[in-house]
Amino acid sequence: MALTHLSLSHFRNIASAELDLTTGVNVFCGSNGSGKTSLLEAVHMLATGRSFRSRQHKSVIQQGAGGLTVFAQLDSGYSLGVERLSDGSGRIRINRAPAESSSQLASCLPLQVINSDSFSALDGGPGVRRRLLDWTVFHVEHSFAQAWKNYQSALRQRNALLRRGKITPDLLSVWEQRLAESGNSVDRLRFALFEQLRAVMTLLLDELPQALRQSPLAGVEVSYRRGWRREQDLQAALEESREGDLAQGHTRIGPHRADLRFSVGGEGAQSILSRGQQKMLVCALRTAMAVLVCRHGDKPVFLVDDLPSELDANNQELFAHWVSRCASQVLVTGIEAETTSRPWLRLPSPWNCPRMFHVEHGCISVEPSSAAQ
Ligand SMILES: Nc1ncnc2c1ncn2[C@@H]1O[C@H](COP(=O)(O)OP(=O)(O)OP(=O)(O)O)[C@@H](O)[C@H]1O
Repeated sequence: MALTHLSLSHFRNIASAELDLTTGVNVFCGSNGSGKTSLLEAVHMLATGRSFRSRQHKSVIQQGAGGLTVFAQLDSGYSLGVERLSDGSGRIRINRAPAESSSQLASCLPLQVINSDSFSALDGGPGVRRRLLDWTVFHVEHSFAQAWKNYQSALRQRNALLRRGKITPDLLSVWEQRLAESGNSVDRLRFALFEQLRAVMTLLLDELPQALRQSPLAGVEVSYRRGWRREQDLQAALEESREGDLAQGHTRIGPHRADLRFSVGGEGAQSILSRGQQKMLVCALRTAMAVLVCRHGDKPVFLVDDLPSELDANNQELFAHWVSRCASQVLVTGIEAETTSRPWLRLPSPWNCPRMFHVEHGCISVEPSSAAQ
């Protein structure tokens, strides 16, 4: 799926923009503070209903404006629209009809983001990595969304009982049975996907340039922790943890505590790898996620904020090569047009003819030389 047309209004410093995008690479260049990241943030809002920089919609609305809108036409025939008003209200529309939830947006527009926050996949909490794994399972296994919903509902019920205190074991065990049933489904789907993810990451890391193949990056191990002891049945584990859960007032084990771990020789990868090596690991993870989604038919769109930062020319080219195999479209930002477009130029068509946009004080214009492509 690719965006063919994008309209923004009152999105941070972008008062208004109407952009025709190309399948393949769209490069947005401009000086610091010109509005490049804001443009990617707007596309992210279109795919998720929220910003990747702020939980507060208000801070994203242009100062002095009453609300923002983002609208896109996709090559799949879908149109998506998000409106956020400064009073906190908002609307999401798919094909101009109101959407029930933001997860409907995600189904229409699978999106991968690589930006400075992406490092949190290595140094952030388990929730960050869990969400990455779940994004992939959600797009690949359509039964996952319901299994996860059932699990969360049973979890809420058990937690409410735990907080109430005086409850009979019989009552708890009813919810534990439901929790275990849905939790086992969530875990099964996640684990099957994880195994595929690890296999694709291994293939990608085998393509690293010689210098990196001799680095700790080549020895990264990825493991999955399901959220309770491996050899134990989930229902038995819940029963066993009852006493402590009652004391704490919440369920301390289960798939809501799952994690992915990236390690080198038993140490966390973030404490061994250089910053550039970490970025390549994150790029391999994001690419592997996209490859799995792509195998099921939907090629994701990649948003890449400042690709050249932290990566040398070889690694930028390798990443561009990875992306060209699993993405429908890339929106990439950088300060300089030449360095930002260079990694794509040796790829086959359409990747080798990026559409170039110039961003200045919130105004986005297509460079005359690429307008006709
Ligand atoms: N709500 C808002 N209303 C108006 N302007 C805003 C708002 N929020 C942020 N800005 C401004 O919008 C500008 C665009 O920021 P953005 O992060 O998109 O720039 P950028 O081109 O990605 O810069 P850099 O190269 O430094 O990362 C900044 O000058 C910022 O101060």
